[in-house]
Amino acid sequence: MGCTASTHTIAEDENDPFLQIRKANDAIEHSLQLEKQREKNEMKLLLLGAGESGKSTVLKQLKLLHQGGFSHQERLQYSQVIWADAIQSMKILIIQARKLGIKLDCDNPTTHNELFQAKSIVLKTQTLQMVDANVAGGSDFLNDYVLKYSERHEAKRRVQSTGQAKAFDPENEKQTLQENSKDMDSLPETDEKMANLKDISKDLNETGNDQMFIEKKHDNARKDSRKQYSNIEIAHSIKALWENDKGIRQCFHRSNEFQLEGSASYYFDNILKFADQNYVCTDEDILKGRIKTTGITENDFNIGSTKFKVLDAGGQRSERKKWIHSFQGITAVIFVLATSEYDQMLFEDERVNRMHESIMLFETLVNSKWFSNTPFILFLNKIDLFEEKVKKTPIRKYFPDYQGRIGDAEAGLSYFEKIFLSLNRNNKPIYVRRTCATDTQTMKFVLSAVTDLIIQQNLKKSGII
Ligand SMILES: Nc1nc2c(ncn2[C@@H]2O[C@H](COP(=O)(O)OP(=O)(O)OP(=O)(O)O)[C@@H](O)[C@H]2O)c(=O)[nH]1
Ligand SMILES: [Mg+2]
Repeated sequence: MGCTASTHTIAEDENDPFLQIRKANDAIEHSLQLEKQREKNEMKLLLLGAGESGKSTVLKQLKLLHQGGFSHQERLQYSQVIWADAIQSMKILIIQARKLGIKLDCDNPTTHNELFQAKSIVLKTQTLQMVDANVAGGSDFLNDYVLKYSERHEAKRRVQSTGQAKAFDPENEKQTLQENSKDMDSLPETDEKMANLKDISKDLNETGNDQMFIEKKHDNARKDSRKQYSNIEIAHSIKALWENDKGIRQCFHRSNEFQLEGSASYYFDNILKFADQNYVCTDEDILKGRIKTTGITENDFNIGSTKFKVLDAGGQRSERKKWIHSFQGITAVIFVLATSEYDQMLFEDERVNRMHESIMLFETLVNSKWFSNTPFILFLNKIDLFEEKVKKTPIRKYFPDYQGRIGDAEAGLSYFEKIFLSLNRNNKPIYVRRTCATDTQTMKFVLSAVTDLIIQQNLKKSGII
């Protein structure tokens, strides 16, 4: 007697608990299948590179092109962040001029009384009281602010990034702090705020309550009896120093010797609009503004009929520990290199050249087993700044084997491109594009070519074409 399939069907009892379980299982199985199918059709793009190379700016361009742009909230957030960065950047120029021995017109009240007053206003401004930290990003903004602008944190950043405490010379730092506080309130302001923030941070850790952080900050602001200047007074002071103080300009041209926001000149050029408390940032402002990425953000786009998931990773050393979590199932890696930073040092460790760091990073990634079958796209970014810089700063000073002419941007870019391509030990395909990530017009073409390329590559890989 053989087994034959019965054609007899039993009427399903809706109240049968086994039937309910089976239905639930089927539904789960079905949605898993759909998810798998969706993932198979989805392109996963990973943006990697050192800090400040321009990864998030590339992502912003994708948002402009394929997601209808920025929200009102983002525009308000950048207004606050840029206003704070603009004030701090001018303070940095004044302080660094002193460290570099550059004579400032604003130091001489007899010959330049107006600039002297302007300097005093900028240095006395308590930046955190001029912004709404809540709108600027809450505790993330405050933590980043402290990390960026406190000199004490310069040493901490290095220790965090290298694990080496020794290289930091506290005597040296003490001397620097003393010099800087000679005629200004600015550094004590930052340090005082840092102490405040530390206290507040403690509260925050205990309660995990952001609102309390901000409320306490406002409390402290009320207790502070020092004169606060209006936004317009501060903006006019920054404008005067930027436009009329020869020493400030000279110091700005040496900003590769210290840490200054890459878009500082844009902030100063437009300072009057950023001073308006109700100012809502334009697309261009947001592209020029900087908010450091912490962790990895995931962003979904529909490009034509293809779904893209773009992962934007924070590039500073402390952020890179998190990268490995996103290495699986990547369709293509876009490595962003800031070409203009061949004469600058890392924010995390001011003994390390930024280009050297990127070379080391690229070599590790391009030869990593995680990406043995993953195409790489190399963005030689910040070419606008590079073209300007090569005219004044010889590449050979930082890369002695460079043979090209001084001021020859094409030769310079080819030189760096060759170095990067030579690191590819597995002969995997690497596509190179020269980019200015802040320029929407050119990025439109670059990104469209890149997404097409990724789709084609993926089709080839899956044997469809
Ligand atoms: N002039 C110019 N500025 C650029 C370009 N690309 C990026 N920037 C600026 O460089 C700064 C840093 O850019 P981000 O996109 O935040 O850098 P990132 O790689 O995301 O940095 P992390 O999040 O720290 O890893 C911003 O102020 C940008 O406006 C460029 O091609 N030209
Ligand atoms: Mg970023």
